[in-house]
Amino acid sequence: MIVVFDVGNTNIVLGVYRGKELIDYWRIATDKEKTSDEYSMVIHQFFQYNGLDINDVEDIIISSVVPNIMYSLEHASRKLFNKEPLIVGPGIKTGMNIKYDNPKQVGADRIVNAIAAYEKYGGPLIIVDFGTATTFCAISETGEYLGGTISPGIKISSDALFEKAAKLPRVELVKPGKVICKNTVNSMQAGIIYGYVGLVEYIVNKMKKEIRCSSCRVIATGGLSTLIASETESIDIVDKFLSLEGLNIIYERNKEDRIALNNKSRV
Ligand SMILES: Nc1ncnc2c1ncn2[C@@H]1O[C@H](COP(=O)(O)OP(=O)(O)O)[C@@H](O)[C@H]1O
Ligand SMILES: CC(C)(COP(=O)(O)O)[C@@H](O)C(=O)NCCC(=O)O
Ligand SMILES: [K+]
Repeated sequence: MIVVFDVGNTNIVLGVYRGKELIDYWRIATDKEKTSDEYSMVIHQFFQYNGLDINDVEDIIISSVVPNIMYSLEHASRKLFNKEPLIVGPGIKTGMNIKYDNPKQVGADRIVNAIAAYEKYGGPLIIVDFGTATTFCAISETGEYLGGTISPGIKISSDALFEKAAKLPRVELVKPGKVICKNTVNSMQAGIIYGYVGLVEYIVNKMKKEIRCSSCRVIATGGLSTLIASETESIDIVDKFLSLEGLNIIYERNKEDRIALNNKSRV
């Protein structure tokens, strides 16, 4: 069994793989205040609750865009599984050529998504991740990571309206069905959701022109992907498990090195 962790700014998604099969997954709030003991306890509970044995875990891989949570999480993982986790970052084999000015700057989550999407759907393609931020990434026909865009996420945009405008409430992210709205809540919902649909369509079209591929596939992922995908033809596929699959693929690509390293340290 392999345990994969996708650490985002809002949630940590934790998956358990046996070979290529995702056996179980859980979502925990990303909490910088949590100690390694608290993380250990939560993870241990998930295992117990689902009848999984901690001792069956062969290895752990983590991708994170939240550096200051890593101390607690790595420590938790060492204590719980008695193993040093593999961290997605410089020095590990991803098999993807990163065409960013500074490849180390790209969020690990974007690379992990790109690897899974390219493996599953082939290139060229565009990935839209509706997380805390919304990222768009373009992948070439030969599987190069070409770059993309970062926009404020849907939830944080909506929260900013509530926090910065005295008369605006916090609203639930549901579609009001029209844009000529007769009350504050619906007006905000329409502005956020339909405004966001416009953002997605514009960036997808512009990206397709830049990669000169009008028919390339657009894959959406992340917590809020279905909300937008159901409202636009710019998104072809919603794939919720892209990041977990990407982590499992990266693990496979580094497995032999890991086993060799572990054997060496045992001698
Ligand atoms: N299963 C879900 N259903 C609806 N909303 C979700 C779900 N999971 C996450 N969200 C919401 O989507 C947003 C982004 O979450 P997520 O994709 O987990 O972000 P990140 O990867 O940045 O941690 C958050 O506002 C979260 O509350
Ligand atoms: C853009 C992000 C904040 C998205 O994170 P998320 O919404 O998944 O929490 C993350 O990928 C990140 O911190 N990236 C580093 C900058 C870059 O990708 O260029
Ligand atoms: K993410």
